[in-house]
This record gives sequence, structure tokens and C-alpha cells, in this order.
Amino acid sequence: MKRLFFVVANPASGSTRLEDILNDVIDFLNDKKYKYEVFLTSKKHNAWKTVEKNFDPSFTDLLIIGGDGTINEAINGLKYDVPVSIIPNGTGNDFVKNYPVGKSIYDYLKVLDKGAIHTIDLGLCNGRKFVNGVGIGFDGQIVADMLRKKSFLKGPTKYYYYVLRILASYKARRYKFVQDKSPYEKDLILLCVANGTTFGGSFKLTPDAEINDTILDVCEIGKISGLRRFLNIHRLKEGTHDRLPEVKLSRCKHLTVDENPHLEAHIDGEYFGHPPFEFGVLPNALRIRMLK
Ligand SMILES: Nc1ncnc2c1ncn2[C@@H]1O[C@H](COP(=O)(O)OP(=O)(O)OP(=O)(O)O)[C@@H](O)[C@H]1O
Repeated sequence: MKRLFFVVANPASGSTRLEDILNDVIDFLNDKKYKYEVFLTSKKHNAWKTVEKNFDPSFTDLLIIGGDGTINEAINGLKYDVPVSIIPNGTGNDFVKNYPVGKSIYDYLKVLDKGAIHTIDLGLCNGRKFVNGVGIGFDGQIVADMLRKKSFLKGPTKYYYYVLRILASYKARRYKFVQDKSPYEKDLILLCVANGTTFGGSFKLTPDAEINDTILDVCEIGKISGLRRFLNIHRLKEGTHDRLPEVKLSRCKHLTVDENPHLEAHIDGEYFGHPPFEFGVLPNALRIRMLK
């Protein structure tokens, strides 16, 4: 079958110029005599509608160029079972840390051309699919602050600035949640429900997560003093934070969080408001092309 690529690309994400990537992609697709249509997202949250409206059964492949937010929107708009290739061009690029995608444009082109197709799970939160995860509390607050406060900083520097701003001062809040029928009421700094391992570019909140294990991984961080947060932040990078008594890692198929307007949340790095949330898992819900 002749391949026809639907290319959705976010000109506002990441640090590499989209134009450079697109030139390489288009040259490659032309060389291979593959057909394609390129859709640039024109404003915030536009990838969802772009894919939903324009993707029809004649397309054989979806190629996403952008960060986790673009991937999230595109797969939520996708109504057809086609293999998805991703060229990471975001700030954190957390989702692609879960599978072999390579490091250079040559690898990414190899992936979209002949990459092995693997089936992965998706998470579901209040009806919206996610590839990587939902963070409630501390990391949701960072995304909310980045959205609301003006800053001249960009990329990872901006993210780390907002982490450091509230690292010591962010107060634990009351969470009421039910995890696979067990009810809990706890004071937490954050609750993260994940399909993937890594958040904020390098924090391995759920280090044992696998994107094809049909289960969600959960990280809870409880009350912890400001000083201990600074002393132990390296553990989040190593994924060894479960050695701390304030941290609990677990797994579940279903989780609900009660309403709480004081908790902010993100979904795949995009602002997602406040609980109530209901989480589930969609096993084997998406086909992704990988390096091997
Ligand atoms: N043309 C556009 N102008 C402004 N914002 C856009 C445009 N197209 C998409 N967006 C928005 O850009 C935001 C960031 O996208 P994305 O998550 O892909 O990149 P990132 O934040 O740099 O990467 P990551 O999430 O991996 O750190 C999303 O909220 C998306 O809706």
C-alpha cells in the first residue's frame, strides 16, 4: 500500500527550529516517494482539532513533530488505528524517554520509515487520553504558574526557575482518593498518575512505569520539610526517591481524586485544572513506531 503521511507539527514547541526539521522530513518523504500533507498548529490547543478534522482513512501514518503537549492533543484527536511516529521537538520530551526513538534526525527518519510497530497503553483522565501522565499538586502548580506569570526565561531554564521558586515553600494539601477500591485521605505534596516514567524533562517520578504493562503507576510524596526537599531532589532524577519514608510508589487500574480547588494539575505537561479526576487505563490503545 502506498503510504500517505499526516504530518502535524507545532511551530511553538521546543528549541530546534521546526523549519529545519520539516525540510529534512519533506526531503526524505519526497526521496522515498511517500505522499504527505503537513498541518502546522496555528494556536494553543490546535493539534487536537487539526487531527480530528482533517485525518481521514486515506492516511496510513500519523507523524507528530513537537513536545508532549502536541502528542497529547494529536492522539486525542485521532480516531483511526494507524501507526504513530514522533519526532520529539519539545522542551521536556518526556514521553519519548519510554521507548527507543534515537537521538538524531537520521534516527527519527529511520523510525517513521521502517520503525518497528509496538502497541502501547494510554491513560485516561476525565475522558481525556494521556501518553505520559497527570501530575496533581506540586508539579501541577508549576505548570499553572508558568501559564499565569510572565517571564523572559525560556525552555528548561524557565521550568527549573519555577521549580526552585516553590520547592521549599509549597505546602502539603489534603487529598481524598480511592485507588482500586481502597479509600485514602492524606496530606501530600504531589500525586502523580503515570503511564510513563519521567516528568519535567528529567524527574523519574514513576521509575518502574512501562508504557505497555496495562497498568498505571502512582507516585505519592507526603509532607517533607523544605530542607529535605533540597537535599533529596537528586533522588527524583535517579528514581531512588522511594527510599524516603515520605514517598510511596504503587500501581493501579482505577483511581479517583475528590474535588479540591486548591490542587492544580497538568496532563502530559499541559495545564489541566483541578480535581475531581477519574483515572483509568486503555490497554493496547495506540500503535507507535520505534527504533527497534
Ligand atoms: N502556533 C502556536 N502558537 C502558540 N502555541 C501553540 C501553537 N501550536 C501549539 N501551541 C501550544 O504549544 C504548547 C506547547 O507544546 P508542546 O508541549 O508540544 O511543547 P513543549 O511544552 O515545548 O514540550 P514538552 O511538553 O515536551 O516540554 C501546547 O500548549 C500547544 O497547544
